[in-house]
Amino acid sequence: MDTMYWKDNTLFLLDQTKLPIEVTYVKLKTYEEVAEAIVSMKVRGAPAIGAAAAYGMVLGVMGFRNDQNLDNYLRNVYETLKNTRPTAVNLFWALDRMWKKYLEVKNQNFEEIAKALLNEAKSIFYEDIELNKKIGAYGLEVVPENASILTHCNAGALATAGYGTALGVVRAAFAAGKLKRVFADETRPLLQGARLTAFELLEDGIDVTLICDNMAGYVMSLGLVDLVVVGADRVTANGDVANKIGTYSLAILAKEHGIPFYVAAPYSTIDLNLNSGKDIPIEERNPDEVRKIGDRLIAPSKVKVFNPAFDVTPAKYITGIITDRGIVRPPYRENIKKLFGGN
Ligand SMILES: CSC[C@H]1O[C@H](OP(=O)(O)O)[C@H](O)[C@@H]1O
Repeated sequence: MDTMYWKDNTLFLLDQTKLPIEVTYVKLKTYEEVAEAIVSMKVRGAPAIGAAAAYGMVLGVMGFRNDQNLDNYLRNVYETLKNTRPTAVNLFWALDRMWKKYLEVKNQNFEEIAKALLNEAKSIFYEDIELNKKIGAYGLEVVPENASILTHCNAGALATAGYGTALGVVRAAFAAGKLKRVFADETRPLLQGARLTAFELLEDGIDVTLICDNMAGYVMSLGLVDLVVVGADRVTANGDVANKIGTYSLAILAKEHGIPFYVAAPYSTIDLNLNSGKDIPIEERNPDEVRKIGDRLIAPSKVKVFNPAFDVTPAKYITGIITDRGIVRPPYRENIKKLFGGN
């Protein structure tokens, strides 16, 4: 199923907060609705929120009224979408690409501007699928025969325009007959692993075993994991990686057990403007996401909560970064610059 699709000047978005119980699409016709969908995580995953925001810019243009200044109006649309979530750089990469396209065509007539932005949003969406397939192909190199792969959160088709990054490597390994099984961390508090990764892999007929996050170390100690592959929300110039909360702990555990730890990410997740992981803004979300599961309270309603949605894994714990341009290995600063310096 598609994470999203465009039809009749409407963005149809798979509502991921309803998965795996319900497969339903919401119809979005305004940029404000797209912004709300990103904040509430109806759509989530770095490349997916970038693509959704790109379509949000198109809906913004389509909502323009002649009594306004288009530049100012569209800048407000851009800022509204930009301010939805702070960590995944793909959001800003996609919005900047849409703004650049707007500057290129702004002197054309309104219909041509809208058409050019729609084409750019579609390019961002469909390019991401191709990037993920390249990631999968490169990732095959690090997957041993009969591999058991552990992953965290959801870096699959549901986090992207399709195919997935970490799950792109899983899909490529499955297609090549190299995959034995996947262990999927449930990924508290919003359970992207339990709700989304388990769902996605079962849909594809891939052997997936769900574990609680706190079981990963024990599973590794039993010798059941050959490698760990996770996604990313931002990779900085020195190879530090922001990803779903719990990734850092997983990287430490993998190091302790001598298990290769790979990050899978497209070029649109590489942020050369940030020197290291210390510079990455970490989103803190609603405390009730921790106090509750769904609508059910599982802690005292007045208990204090700290709810960072991401953490940063230092480059020294990362065996390699699997990208659409190849596998980046240490020394990261030098090798990331070599592959991505020209963007
Ligand atoms: C392919 S990037 C997926 C990335 O995004 C997830 O975060 P969220 O579900 O909060 O958007 C998680 O960090 C995944 O690894």
